[in-house]
Amino acid sequence: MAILIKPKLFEVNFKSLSSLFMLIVCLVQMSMRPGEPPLIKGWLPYFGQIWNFQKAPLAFIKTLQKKHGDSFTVLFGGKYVTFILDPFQFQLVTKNPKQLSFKTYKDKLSRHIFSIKMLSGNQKLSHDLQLCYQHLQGKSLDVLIETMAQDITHVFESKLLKARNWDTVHLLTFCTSVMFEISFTTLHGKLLVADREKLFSELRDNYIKFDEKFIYLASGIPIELLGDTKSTRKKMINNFTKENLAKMQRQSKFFQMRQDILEQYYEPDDLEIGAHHLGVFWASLANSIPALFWAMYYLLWHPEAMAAVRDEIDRLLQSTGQKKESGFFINFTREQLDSLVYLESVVLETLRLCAFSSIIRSVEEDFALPVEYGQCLLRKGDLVAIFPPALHNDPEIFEDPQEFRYDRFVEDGKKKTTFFKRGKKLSHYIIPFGSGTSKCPGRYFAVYEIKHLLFALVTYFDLEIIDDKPVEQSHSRVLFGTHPPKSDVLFRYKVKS
Ligand code: HEM
Repeated sequence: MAILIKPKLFEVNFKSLSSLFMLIVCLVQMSMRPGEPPLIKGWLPYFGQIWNFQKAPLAFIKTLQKKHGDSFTVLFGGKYVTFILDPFQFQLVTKNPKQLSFKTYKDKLSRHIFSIKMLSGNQKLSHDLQLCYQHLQGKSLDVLIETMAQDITHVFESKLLKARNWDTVHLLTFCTSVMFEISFTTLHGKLLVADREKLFSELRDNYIKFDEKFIYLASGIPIELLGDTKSTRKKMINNFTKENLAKMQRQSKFFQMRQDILEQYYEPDDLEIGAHHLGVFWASLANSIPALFWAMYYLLWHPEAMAAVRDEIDRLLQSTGQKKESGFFINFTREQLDSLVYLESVVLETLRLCAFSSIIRSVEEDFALPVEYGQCLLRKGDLVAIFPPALHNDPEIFEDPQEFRYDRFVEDGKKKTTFFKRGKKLSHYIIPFGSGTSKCPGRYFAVYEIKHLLFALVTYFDLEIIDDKPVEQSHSRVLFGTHPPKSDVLFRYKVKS
């Protein structure tokens, strides 16, 4: 699958380039048939509108929406993608899995990005692995959250609480380091080796290198063209060999169950087991790290938001008879954390502004999507996409959508859950975690982790931003995740006296 491609990655000589160009022109001259949504190809064969989209994704989609309405098809790097932007039609995309398949799309990505081959054509393995997601919910989630609280305590006590004087660091680097250690340890287990710190920092560096190339892999570019990405991926997969897993203690039930299932399908020393673990390892960090960054960034930029969050935390601590001075470990239940409505609103508002993952399905057969004005004909082999940022930035739903408003999801002191479009209540007004079969199984874990970390950071530390220039979002993740910042930003922290 090829969606996002940057020109500098191609090194082709002129002769072959012109023949390739002619071939592509012939291949991609698709035109609209009656009943199909408007088709926007642009003047550039094959690549179509990809660079216009990448330059300013939201503005690009909004312009097309204004001109063509809520459904239209765009050519992106050899693929025709039909956007469905009316939130009342989202269910049509997610509730027809036979015709609009997530599995076909996901299996292709898994093969290309993580080198997982067995998923294609193996319904049973996919089904069995899905069963493991039960351990990211309900009672198992309680256990995970408890483990996470211990891991947060460990990281704070052993590292961060040593900052009695101002410590100046880069915010993204800081969030990456904290989130990496906590997520890895909670989900995959504690590393039982003498050189734990060294191993951690190697794994983190490899993750960062791999993550930087993720979008190219997701775009279908062969890994061989991406420098040393293949060897980085191999090193990471090797972290999950049976021998290395034996060095990890207290693995989560979620991880253990996946390992047990994978061992039923593969020989114990098959490296593809590690490739599966790499997939989840990447998924557990790739969105959470930028989400924590932006939540912290917005709190630091908006003193009124910081004050509101600190105030409700103080009130919770007082009502439960806990004092900040009485050691790091502050006890709160899941319900108490949930009762912090401003904290939750900050997290939702952050995701509303920064989450750019799309909900994508592959069209398995020619299919007529019954939309409000009649039918929207979809062609076999194309892709269909819901683009959450269009919903999240709709001024009819969210007033001044480009602004960060820390209390946007609070009403009368409670969580606000009613948002309207065309006078009708929306069942889905914020969808950073996808929808239907592709909905993120780690969403509860992710939100608790971010909230817990923000709670600990704002409670124990004085925090100040140093760079006073606003940071923009990088579009390097468009369609595939939460946008990271274009550049890192300096901030300083010290333990409250
Ligand atoms: C703010 C944090 C997060 C966001 C915004 C997020 C968002 C998403 C989205 C949009 C998808 C669907 C992708 C698609 O349609 O192709 C997804 C899938 C997934 N996420 Fe998350 N995620 C987050 C954190 C996590 C965490 C912490 C975990 C692990 C515990 C996790 C595990 C997964 C897995 C395993 C999948 C693939 C599910 C499948 O298709 O089988 N995510 N996530």
